[in-house]
Amino acid sequence: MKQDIPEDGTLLPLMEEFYTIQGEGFNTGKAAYFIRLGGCDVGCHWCDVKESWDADMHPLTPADVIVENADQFPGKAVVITGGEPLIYNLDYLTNKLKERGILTFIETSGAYPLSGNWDWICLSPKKFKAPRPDITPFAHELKVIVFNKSDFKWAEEYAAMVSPTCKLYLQPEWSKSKEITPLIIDYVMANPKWEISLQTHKFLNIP
Ligand SMILES: C[S@@+](CC[C@H](N)C(=O)[O-])C[C@H]1O[C@@H](n2cnc3c(N)ncnc32)[C@H](O)[C@@H]1O
Ligand SMILES: Nc1nc2[nH]cc(C(=O)O)c2c(=O)[nH]1
Ligand code: SF4
Ligand SMILES: [Mg+2]
Repeated sequence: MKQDIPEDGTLLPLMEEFYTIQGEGFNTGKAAYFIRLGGCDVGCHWCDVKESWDADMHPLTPADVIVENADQFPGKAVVITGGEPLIYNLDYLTNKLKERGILTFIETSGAYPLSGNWDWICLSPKKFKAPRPDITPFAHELKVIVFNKSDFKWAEEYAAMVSPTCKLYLQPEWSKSKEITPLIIDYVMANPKWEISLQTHKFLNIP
């Protein structure tokens, strides 16, 4: 049966929550509490959390409980990810986190309307369901996953749409990284506005 999810963001389908180290992008190396919300229809064939896609598989959880859980840890930063977290209205959750002085970071494909109060927005655009153009000026970080050579062109299209201060990352798709990482290395050396991002948590064997 389909869960009735209230539109005010007070109940959210929570797949998992864990305290770890941000493995990717600009905030790599920083302790953070990860909140993984279920539900995504973007359909990346290489997605590394396909178990997140069906929102009905994940229990509706009060946002207040999630905030309380996040506040138990010394690293006062959360990464809200998924699934696609922007399917939900994240105003309530992020305002409650910020009331407690917790920094709010999001990992999003940008395919749904931007909601929430964010300290850091990582936009990772997908060809399978492109971002809404209105999110691009708000991205602090653009992180493009490179699965094949055509993704460099896709990355440049988005680099032209984000703000001039937005950090630019190319991240190898995990299953192809042996083949793709050398191409990213060459690309970054030739186009140094880009940096390479690796999924360091997978090398560290941490969540
Ligand atoms: C699982 S997604 C969830 C958040 C959101 N749906 C998104 O795609 O940005 C979290 C991050 O992992 C990246 N990612 C997912 N699968 C990957 C893979 N196989 N290799 C490298 N990065 C991957 C995504 O691009 C995104 O930046
Ligand atoms: N350590 C760690 N860092 C991450 N950065 C983005 C992740 C995600 O799945 O959104 C992720 C994740 O799953 N684990
Ligand atoms: S948008 Fe994110 S969660 Fe959804 S399929 Fe793609 S990588 Fe996975
Ligand atoms: Mg991940």
